Amino acid sequence: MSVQPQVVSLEGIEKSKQLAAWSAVDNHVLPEHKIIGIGSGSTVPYVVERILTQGSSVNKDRIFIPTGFQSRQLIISAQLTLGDVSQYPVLDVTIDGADEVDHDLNSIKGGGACQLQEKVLAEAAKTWVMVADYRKNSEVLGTKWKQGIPIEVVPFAYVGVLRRLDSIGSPTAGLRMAKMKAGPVVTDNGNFIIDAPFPEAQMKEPAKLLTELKLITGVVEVGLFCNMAKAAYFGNEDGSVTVKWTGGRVEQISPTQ
Ligand SMILES: O=C(CO)[C@H](O)[C@H](O)COP(=O)(O)O
Repeated sequence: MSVQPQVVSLEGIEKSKQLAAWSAVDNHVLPEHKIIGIGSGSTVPYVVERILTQGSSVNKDRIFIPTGFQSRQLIISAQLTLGDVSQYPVLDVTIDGADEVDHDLNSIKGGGACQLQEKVLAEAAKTWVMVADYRKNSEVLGTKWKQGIPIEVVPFAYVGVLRRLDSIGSPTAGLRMAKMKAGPVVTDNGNFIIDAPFPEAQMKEPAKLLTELKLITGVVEVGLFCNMAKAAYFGNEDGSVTVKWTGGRVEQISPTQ
């Protein structure tokens, strides 16, 4: 049995997320694509929604790889075929959300604490595309997403990592605490998350900062994604979509297109 897409009329931010997701699917998830990565967050359900409209005849031959528990559930509830990246290490395309994207398509990710599996699927994909609403479209990382770079750390090492972060420019870095549970957020991989804000000067060179952070013992993965994306799609309030392409080209897709 196939799941029929339930397309409802949306407004505001949700509409912007849907516009971005639908445009990205229309441009990058082609009938010949068989192994597809599905990212995490609140924008990604619209990616699956649009993929379902491509029909069961094309989707029945596809394998969908999740970036964590949430997207795994999304794939299962859409009755699409679930796969594993260790079984399918090369993906045709992965579409994922983002917390902020700069002018060079570098991004902050990990607002949902999924950045480790997200980065594995981004690297594994021949094409990696981000989808977001207009609030995530930025010039310099950290301008709009102010809570810091999400850093996944081994629990045993978190105090040492915080001390090191302090010494390299992030004295206010802190352990992310759970909302409905006493204690820290625990990732899908059993680790903790530290959110580490850095001054603008360091955020202007995200690849350099990423290298520095990855060298800290106890860090598993850093929510800075540099030089990975082919494009980023942003849904706008007026119904248009802004597409930033690798290399600097910016395209506007008008509401009527
Ligand atoms: O990186 C992520 C999770 O770790 C998400 O992709 C990111 O937080 C964007 O989420 P949303 O689409 O809800 O704004």
